[in-house]
Amino acid sequence: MKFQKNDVVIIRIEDMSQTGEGIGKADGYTLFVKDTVIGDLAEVKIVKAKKNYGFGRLMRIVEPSGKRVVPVCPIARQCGGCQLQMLDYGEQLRFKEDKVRNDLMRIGGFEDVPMEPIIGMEQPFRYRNKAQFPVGCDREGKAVAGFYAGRTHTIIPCRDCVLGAEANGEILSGILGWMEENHIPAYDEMSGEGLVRHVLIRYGFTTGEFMVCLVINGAGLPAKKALIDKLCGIEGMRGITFSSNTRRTNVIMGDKDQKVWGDGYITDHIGKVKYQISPLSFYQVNPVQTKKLYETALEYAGLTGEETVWDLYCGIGTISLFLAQRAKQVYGVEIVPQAVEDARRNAELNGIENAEFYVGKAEEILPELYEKEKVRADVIVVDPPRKGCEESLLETMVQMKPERIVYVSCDPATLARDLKYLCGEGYEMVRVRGVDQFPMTVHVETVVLLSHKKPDGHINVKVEFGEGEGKVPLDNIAKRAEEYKPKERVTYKMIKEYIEAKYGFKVHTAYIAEVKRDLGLPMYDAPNAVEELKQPRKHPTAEKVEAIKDALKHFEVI
Ligand SMILES: C[S@@+](CC[C@H](N)C(=O)[O-])C[C@H]1O[C@@H](n2cnc3c(N)ncnc32)[C@H](O)[C@@H]1O
Repeated sequence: MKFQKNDVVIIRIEDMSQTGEGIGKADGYTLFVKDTVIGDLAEVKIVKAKKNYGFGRLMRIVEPSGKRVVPVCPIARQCGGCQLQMLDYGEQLRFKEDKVRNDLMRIGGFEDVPMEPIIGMEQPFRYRNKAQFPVGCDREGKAVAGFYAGRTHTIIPCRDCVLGAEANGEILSGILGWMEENHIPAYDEMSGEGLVRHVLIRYGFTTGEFMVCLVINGAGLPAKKALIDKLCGIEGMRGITFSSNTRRTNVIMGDKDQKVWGDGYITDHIGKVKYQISPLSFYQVNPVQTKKLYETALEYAGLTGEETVWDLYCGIGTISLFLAQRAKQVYGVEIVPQAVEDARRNAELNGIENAEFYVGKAEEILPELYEKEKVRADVIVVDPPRKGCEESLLETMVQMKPERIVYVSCDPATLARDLKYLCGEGYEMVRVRGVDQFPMTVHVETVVLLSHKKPDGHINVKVEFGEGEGKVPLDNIAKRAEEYKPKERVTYKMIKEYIEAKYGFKVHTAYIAEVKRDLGLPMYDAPNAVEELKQPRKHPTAEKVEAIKDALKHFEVI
């Protein structure tokens, strides 16, 4: 190894990693350096030296890149939230477009990516309608709220993030004042003691409404009246709730929220549609860009008013209701019951009668409905969380053969993985467009249109069957047909049915996936890598493992 920890080198940054670190070389040795951008000449101290590459800390910019700008936020470097604030916004958009294209080529195996220009923002600050501030204590024991320093749980006090609403500062000051005056302790992650863990603020851009939810390490909230007095006078304040979370975990919110004052929701509009949003429901964080994202999805869906559309992972029904304006019937599926309640209420609020919602896992609901009721779709829209779609869901989507699939994704890597599967099963990638939902960060939203492949055309061939010259013998045809018969695709459903019939018990999809992975079989997803798992997933018993292996042998997978 040429370099060691604490060595100081001067390097030119030549590239950027997907997570936003600058990449440069010192005498052929690759270094990743946070807070640098392509073109910088930087003095760097090596903080971690591996055999073939290392990580450096930026000590000084020797010569700034033409792509570098001065960050608007004074704590941009310490805070882990904005990885790209020192990169010119036009360059940020180029970085994101490249990220999508690279993942589709590298992970998805696509040679040509039909990319359309990314949709950026005119004003890329103050765009967030949701803020989550961790609460803790400073060295003097005083309660502070702010952001975690990059990759740590150390709170950097900050009441005004330049990505969020300006009034967030006033709300936080009110809450910290209420804590001090009423001797309410902040939560301490190390000891697991103290009460206030997080403050969640939601803002409706089109209505000016605010809602606050305190996440607490306890069952009840003390000094409620004093809290209401502090906050209810703030312009636009519509409601205060609290959510109890006594688990020692990184999951922020508890399972439900309880009303302290006002409404349990705020209202916002996207285009012509009005939405009521409660604290625990998913709602896109950038409403200006969300409108553009949904318009792109709507355009890609190519609706004429005659289509049956499924919107999987529908949240509070935002995309569903947008699509319902141009479809015959829309069905939404969402795992969070409260979000589905919001979706149903939102449909009613807008007088939309052609949208219906199901609560549950998309990968369970759709296969079940397809199997039992033979539900159909002209268009399927999916907008999954970062981990993408489960294989069992993609399988059902392929079986349903919709004309078009619109895939909305917040993670280009899992998007590429899922598209690889769908395009291997009769779909073709027709349009791809990035939408910058998260300026100043490395994240990007992507919309993709897949179309069901049709034969390019047909030719007429005259054939005479039978014996004799120029005729095709019939038994030859049967033989050839047998040879060319495509091998049946072995689905999770087939494996489950085989096991239930032979062994009399059911096996979970995740168990089959686990056994497949253990056997080194090709896996394009990891059903047990669920980000939001509240409890560790159990493993299959030895008996179930054997049954799954038996089924895989039966279907000649192994
Ligand atoms: C990226 S959000 C999209 C929400 C909505 N389409 C929107 O634009 O607001 C993903 C949603 O999927 C839900 N979800 C997560 N896992 C799910 C699953 N297995 N089945 C159904 N919904 C799920 C989450 O609760 C969340 O509402």
